[in-house]
Amino acid sequence: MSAAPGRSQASSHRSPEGEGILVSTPSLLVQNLSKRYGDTPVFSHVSLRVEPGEFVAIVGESGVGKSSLLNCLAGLDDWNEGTITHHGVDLGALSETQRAHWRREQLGFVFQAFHVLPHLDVAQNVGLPLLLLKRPDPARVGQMLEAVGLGGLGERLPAQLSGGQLQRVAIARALVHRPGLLLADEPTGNLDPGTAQQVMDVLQQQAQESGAAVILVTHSDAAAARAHRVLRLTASGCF
Ligand SMILES: Nc1ncnc2c1ncn2[C@@H]1O[C@H](COP(=O)(O)OP(=O)(O)OP(=O)(O)O)[C@@H](O)[C@H]1O
Repeated sequence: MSAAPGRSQASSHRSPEGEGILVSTPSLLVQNLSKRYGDTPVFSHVSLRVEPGEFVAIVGESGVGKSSLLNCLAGLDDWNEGTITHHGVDLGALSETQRAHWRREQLGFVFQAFHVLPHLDVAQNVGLPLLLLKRPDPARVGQMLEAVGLGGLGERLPAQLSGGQLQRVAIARALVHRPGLLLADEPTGNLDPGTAQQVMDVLQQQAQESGAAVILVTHSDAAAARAHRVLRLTASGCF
């Protein structure tokens, strides 16, 4: 069992071999990852290195396993072979409790279907990750609401918001605790093209400001075009 996951580590460190040489620590390192559902292979031999602050888009045909891969990267689902390392923490070596702790500290996740809690108001939704970490911070929540263009709407219930506004709530919630890694699964899939563009502007800008590495799964060429790199997932890997 590896050490319990901690707070975000520095993105680079001194090489033990060569004084003065800076060696980058990837935000995420995926090596030779394979997943099956029962006997049915989903993806095989996926390797991927994402640097801190990097924005990577993953595209691929429907059913090729993009959401399954993202769920593995989040430690929400198990894989059959290979390793996933986040800032040196081997996700496969963590217990369920340790993974849950790692997710709370280090991960933001934005889903296509928003997944905001209907009975909590907007500010409570955004503040939830901080509450779960026992670090409530109304000022930070207010700052995130302003940053995503929802200043003044903190007391509204989700039912009183548009789809684009709901996704901005989800983005604020995903980044409020300054995670090292933001995973986004088709975040604009339910939005019209204009709203999708605004939501991607907010996602990209806020992730950049917080220094989070972003992995975006999308069918949208416009969304993928914003990424530093676009990787295509196929049954035999990520290219
Ligand atoms: N829990 C599960 N049990 C069994 N098979 C599953 C499960 N979840 C997904 N699958 C199957 O695994 C394959 C990959 O699904 P996944 O949702 O990861 O693909 P995707 O590339 O994200 O698809 P899309 O682009 O349509 O969202 C599909 O054939 C799907 O039916």
